[in-house]
Amino acid sequence: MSFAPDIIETLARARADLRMGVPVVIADAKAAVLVLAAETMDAQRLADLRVLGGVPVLAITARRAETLKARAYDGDLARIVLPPDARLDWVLAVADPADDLKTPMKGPLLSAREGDAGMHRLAIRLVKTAQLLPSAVVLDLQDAAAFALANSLTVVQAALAGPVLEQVSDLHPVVAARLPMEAAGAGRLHIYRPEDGGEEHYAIEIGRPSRDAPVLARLHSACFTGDVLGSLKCDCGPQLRGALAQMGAEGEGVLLYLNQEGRGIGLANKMRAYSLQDQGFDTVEANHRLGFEDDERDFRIGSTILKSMGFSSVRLLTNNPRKIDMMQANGITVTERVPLKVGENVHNRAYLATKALKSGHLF
Ligand SMILES: Nc1nc2c(ncn2[C@@H]2O[C@H](COP(=O)(O)OP(=O)(O)OP(=O)(O)O)[C@@H](O)[C@H]2O)c(=O)[nH]1
Ligand SMILES: [Zn+2]
Repeated sequence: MSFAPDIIETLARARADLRMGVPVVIADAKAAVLVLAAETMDAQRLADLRVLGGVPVLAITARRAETLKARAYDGDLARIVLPPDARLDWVLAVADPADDLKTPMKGPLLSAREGDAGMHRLAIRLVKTAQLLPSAVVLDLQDAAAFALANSLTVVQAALAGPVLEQVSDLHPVVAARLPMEAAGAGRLHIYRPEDGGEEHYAIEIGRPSRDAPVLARLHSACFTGDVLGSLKCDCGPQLRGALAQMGAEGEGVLLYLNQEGRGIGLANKMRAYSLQDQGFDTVEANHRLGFEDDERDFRIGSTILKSMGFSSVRLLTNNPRKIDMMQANGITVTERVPLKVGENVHNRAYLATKALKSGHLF
């Protein structure tokens, strides 16, 4: 019997710690590192880190390194050595592209080449899943177990964490209740809760679709600005309402509302991307400058929910071929793509054109 958290629970704790600016330890049998999210680190913790000695590095993604013209010897990431006199603003300026244009020269940035970057990769993965900027300050630790105990720090075992961070979390149905909506009187809202402590996702079932025939389905990723505020910068609001209206008109369908705001980077990072778009970058370039891929969403969540509801084939309302590929690869047959072209306006025309050009959207 053990009341100790397992690896999934430990990772959830570690994410919460990093969001609060508390360091965590990543360890394996031979080595260990202390990790702080660059975004939430404060000057005191940086000063404390210096007292520990050693050479801290700032782990950034290859995407961010490319913008900064820093060498990424580790392939998908770079370990930038913190200069001895670097202050907190230096760390934030490397991590956050907000002032790249105002103060373009951060360098010269020296990238570490020796040693293994496995724990740095895990650190970036963790801060990404905590929806922070993908950048972490990492320092090699001696006597990590004693250090973690003395400072009450969460310790993540690298060998266990790696595979868990690649998987899609199990999702459990929590509750479902009747929900009449403007688009359809016969609505039902199902709540799904992931086992990894992440965001809940929702399924809106309209009518009583047969589980034996392809169901009209939409995977809708959360867009607070578009869905709730009626933002004109994207097409999400009209797509959400358009999809529900079509399901209402056909009398049945299922809309998954996946809490993957900002193509999986979170609302704060999406607003950072918007601010870069105001500096002239397009939606894809903005993600890259922040250190993210074009699209960080995991649509396996969608296929998992559909399967747990008993569906195996869909007529998918989408313009995004990646969604179709990901459904097919994860056991959901897409019998038809149903286009969903609504809501174009003068403010989102360039955004939609970029999606067609760079993300392969079919308009
Ligand atoms: N990072 C980022 N996310 C954005 C931006 N504009 C909109 N989004 C997000 O993009 C997602 C759009 O979701 P969807 O409409 O499901 O996806 P899609 O890839 O456009 O595919 P379809 O609508 O099915 O054709 C939402 O999570 C929005 O919050 C942006 O400029 N940057
Ligand atoms: Zn949107």
